[in-house]
Amino acid sequence: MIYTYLGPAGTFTEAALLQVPGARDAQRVPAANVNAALELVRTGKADAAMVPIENSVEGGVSATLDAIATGEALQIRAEALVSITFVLAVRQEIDSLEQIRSISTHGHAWAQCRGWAEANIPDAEFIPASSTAAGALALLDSETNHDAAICSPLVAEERGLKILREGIEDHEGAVTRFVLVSRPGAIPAPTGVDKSTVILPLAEDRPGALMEILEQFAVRGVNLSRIESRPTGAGLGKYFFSVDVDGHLAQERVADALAGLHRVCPDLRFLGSYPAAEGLSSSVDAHNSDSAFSAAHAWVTGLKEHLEH
Ligand SMILES: O=C(O)C(=O)Cc1ccccc1
Repeated sequence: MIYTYLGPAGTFTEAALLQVPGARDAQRVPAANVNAALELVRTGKADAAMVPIENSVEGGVSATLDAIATGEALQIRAEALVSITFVLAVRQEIDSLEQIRSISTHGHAWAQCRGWAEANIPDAEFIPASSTAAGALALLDSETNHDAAICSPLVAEERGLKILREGIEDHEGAVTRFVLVSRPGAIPAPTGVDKSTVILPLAEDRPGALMEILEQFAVRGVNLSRIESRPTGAGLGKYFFSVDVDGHLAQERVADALAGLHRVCPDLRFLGSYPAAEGLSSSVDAHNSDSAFSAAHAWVTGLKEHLEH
């Protein structure tokens, strides 16, 4: 198995990948960005890619949401959660916040530390990096001219970087969610605590179109844990929805909701069912249980036996 991930080594994405059983001893290929990682999978150079998809402070990771919603089909096989805390790493010669003129990190890390930066280094210029680890490792390079980087405590420690401040995130307890993506293949069997992801392009721009989608879930008691609208790129007002539902394709209420969605949104894309990283509320009303769906289907089939031919 060859894994790829948003690199270089030391990113939060690598920490997520290391949670996958067997990944620690497998070949791990760092990619420069999310698209590059997914391209390695699409072209068969890697079997699976770990990429960030959502965080509890900033919301969806647009680059990932868009890249898996379009182009050659991909499948989500697993998810992983990583608790995020940030440190401020600096060049050796920097001893105080006042000396920092420029600071580099990944856009999502910057968004999660913006309040701290505005209060403590208001005049420092932000230089976007392809990942937190890339911004941090550049501090070791004499050609680089930023003074500081925001990164994980782990990469700073492992690479012997000078740490000026710890815990500089604006929201304590932030969590980022990552997904492991492969080429389409077998769908992991249900574990009892699963999620499914589906991409829903709105077929037409008309009143009630979103309601029609949502009611497919609501009437079958299927809970949504994330819903995001993203522009298709085809013009203002053209959107698709990226949705995570609690449940697995193998559950009747989820399969039935997907069938309903296919009628109102024929171009939908099913991105997979996979084990949830942490427990979901599993209470399901009796009328939405698998047995209620089976009994209902059996009843209609029985009625149809009396149809005149
Ligand atoms: O840059 C990284 O280390 C990443 O893995 C992306 C990221 C950045 C900020 C918060 C969570 C994930």
